[in-house]
Amino acid sequence: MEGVDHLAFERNKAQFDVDAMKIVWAGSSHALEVSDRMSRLVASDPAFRKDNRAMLGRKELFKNTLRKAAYALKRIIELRLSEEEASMLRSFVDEPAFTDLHWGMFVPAIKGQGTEEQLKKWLPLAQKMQIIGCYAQTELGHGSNVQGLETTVTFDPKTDEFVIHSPTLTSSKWWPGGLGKISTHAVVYGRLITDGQDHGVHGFIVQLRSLDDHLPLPGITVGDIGMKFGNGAYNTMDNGVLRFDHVRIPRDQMLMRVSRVTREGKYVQSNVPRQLVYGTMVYVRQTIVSDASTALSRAVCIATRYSAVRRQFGATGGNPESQVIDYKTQQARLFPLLASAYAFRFVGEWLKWLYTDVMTRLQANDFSTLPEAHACTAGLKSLTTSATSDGIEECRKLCGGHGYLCSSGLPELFAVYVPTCTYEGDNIVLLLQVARHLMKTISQLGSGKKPVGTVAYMGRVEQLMESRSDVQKAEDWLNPSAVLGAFEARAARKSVACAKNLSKFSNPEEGFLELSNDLVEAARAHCQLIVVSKFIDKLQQDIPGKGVKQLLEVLCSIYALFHLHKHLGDFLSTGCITSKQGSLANDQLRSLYSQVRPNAIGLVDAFNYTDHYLSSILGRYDGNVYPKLYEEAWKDPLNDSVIPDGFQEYIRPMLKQQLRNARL
Ligand SMILES: CCCCC/C=C\C/C=C\C/C=C\C/C=C\C/C=C\C=C\C(=O)SCCNC(=O)CCNC(=O)[C@H](O)C(C)(C)COP(=O)(O)OP(=O)(O)OC[C@H]1O[C@@H](n2cnc3c(N)ncnc32)[C@H](O)[C@@H]1OP(=O)(O)O
Ligand SMILES: Cc1cc2nc3c(=O)[nH]c(=O)nc-3n(C[C@H](O)[C@H](O)[C@H](O)COP(=O)(O)OP(=O)(O)OC[C@H]3O[C@@H](n4cnc5c(N)ncnc54)[C@H](O)[C@@H]3O)c2cc1C
Repeated sequence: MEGVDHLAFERNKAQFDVDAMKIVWAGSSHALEVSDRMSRLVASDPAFRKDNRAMLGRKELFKNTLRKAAYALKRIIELRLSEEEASMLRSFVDEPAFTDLHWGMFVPAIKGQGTEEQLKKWLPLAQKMQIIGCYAQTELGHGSNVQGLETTVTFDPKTDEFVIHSPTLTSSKWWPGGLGKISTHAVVYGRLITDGQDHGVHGFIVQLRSLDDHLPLPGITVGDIGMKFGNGAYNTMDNGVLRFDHVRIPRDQMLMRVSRVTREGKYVQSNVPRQLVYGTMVYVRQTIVSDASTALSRAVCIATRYSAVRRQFGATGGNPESQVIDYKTQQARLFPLLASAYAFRFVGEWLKWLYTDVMTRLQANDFSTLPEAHACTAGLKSLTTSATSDGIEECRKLCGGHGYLCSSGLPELFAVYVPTCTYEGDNIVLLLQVARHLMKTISQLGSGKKPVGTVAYMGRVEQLMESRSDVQKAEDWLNPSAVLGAFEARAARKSVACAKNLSKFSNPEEGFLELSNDLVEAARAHCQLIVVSKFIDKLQQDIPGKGVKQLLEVLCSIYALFHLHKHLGDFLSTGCITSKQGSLANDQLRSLYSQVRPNAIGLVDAFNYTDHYLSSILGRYDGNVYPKLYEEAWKDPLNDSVIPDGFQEYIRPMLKQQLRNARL
């Protein structure tokens, strides 16, 4: 029935102030107001339609993305939107595009690695989109191993230029988004060579295409790398290949904040650490953590609403069948994902704060917190994107057969999302970076260096090696200190065990390779501790609204106890808790799921997503699923004609032949 809210009876069950929760989710009343206005602006404009993406061929799909990107910029200018509003509008357009890389990596790379002069020259051009840029780091032969990049950038003192060259096939730039067909410029990473000496990888601004006719400049070969996973999905992006044949650029196009080359060809390092060349990745990894909560909450919103609509089995005495959301197994799969979406939101908020703090310190030449920022962004990017990718797929299964339809919105969300486990650093490679940070922290404990930030708990390592959980009954697990104690002890013990095993190797690098699986597990335990502790910290804030804080406490306990249950082997084998305490945690989880149940629809309504943004029939706000699914099926191009193309050509003769054979 059109206009009827089929989920109204569920909405009436909510025991908390959903509008107040919307503010908590958005971050502030101001952020909620802006995101609400921008999402409605996009949803109400037919130019931003996206329900036909899975049906379009690559060329049409791509052209459509270009149209939307140009139209979005036109609207941003016409409506005089602020930077914040413009960025929200682009995110609600919800289609991977070259603009993501322009705004998300090209501009930040210049901002982070350019000198004042370079900022003055390049930023206005980029900000007004008079040039379009991408981030060209990865090559066919090397992505994770950045130091292994092969592109050479050789200084020619005669002409005061750099000569960029791709000496091998494997040195071809491969993957950069926006590069394939659209970017006019790129920040290119290559090995800097002056006077025959290799100074390692540095960034350079390189013009790729003419601003007049968009043709590649001399010496440049550039194109798209081809179709990627899923229909529609990330194929709106022109990930590209790029080769240089002795291309010349002026010396002042080397990004020179970290180091520079003088007119005489002398290589000079500034007082800024070399690692700042990797700074753009730190920035993007931080944004990816917030985006994880957005992607996971979308999937959870769809699965929760549909689980309340869908009924199977259990009809008794003329009553309807049971809503699948009432099955305990459905709750035990769905509610931890709901809790994770909120957990990632808050850890994302904190990470943004950490990043801003590091940037402020860098301005004042304080580089002390850079390793912490690198470890946190790398680890949390890895943890949240892996959990979100798995979570989206779990939500598809939670929706049964209909979840597999493109109109559920889940297949496209999954296909667009899964590469986050790979781009901006493969998730295992990033956890190994965290492990290095942990091992370094432990090795410095003896020297009296006090660990700070997220590794501060290592300062209490002796106590954590001995501690025993004092949980005696299920409700004791609601106590944040009981949860923190167990997570800290587990993380510390796993790291210490790795450090002890590492010390048995005469060659530490060999030991690191041999023990890498254990190191990855230790890093994961550390990152889960960060998520749990930042959720607990969030609950120390003043959170207004009837029942809001109480429900967040429930979600925080679910996040922690679900992971304690999932990794029970860890907690038991490290001796942090007993098996009795483990089973009490499980008892408490069941009770927490029951507390979420009446509030489930309210908790996903608090994400404040429009139907346009969700792009899912199963996740419709009004729950009117079946008529709309039925209606949608008839829109498929296969149903344009009763008899499909190909039937007369292939199947009719085959049928006839088979009939003739049968008669013989
Ligand atoms: C239809 C539905 C739509 C739905 C949409 C939904 C969701 C969309 C979701 C998200 C979108 C969000 C954003 C999108 C934007 C962009 C994404 C698209 C494009 C992606 C782009 C890319 O992938 S760019 C390429 C990224 N590449 C990598 O990440 C490479 C990974 N490798 C590395 O980072 C490094 O090489 C390394 C760290 C693994 C190893 O480096 P190496 O130099 O060999 O290191 P060492 O181990 O020797 O370390 C040296 C010291 O440096 C320290 N260090 C390393 N990295 C950093 C760093 N980044 N910052 C600071 N310090 C660093 C390291 O710790 C060592 O220090 P010590 O010597 O002190 O120990
Ligand atoms: C959709 C998409 C968009 C992208 N956009 C861009 C872009 O805009 N710009 C850009 O420059 N790049 C981009 N990339 C490239 C991306 O950053 C790299 O693919 C990524 O960093 C992974 O590197 P790789 O491909 O070399 O993987 P590999 O390192 O080859 O990984 C292969 C396997 O080896 C394992 N492995 C590798 N090293 C180790 C190790 N030391 N220890 C243990 N295991 C290891 C990995 O875990 C993985 O299982 C994009 C990639 C994708 C998929």
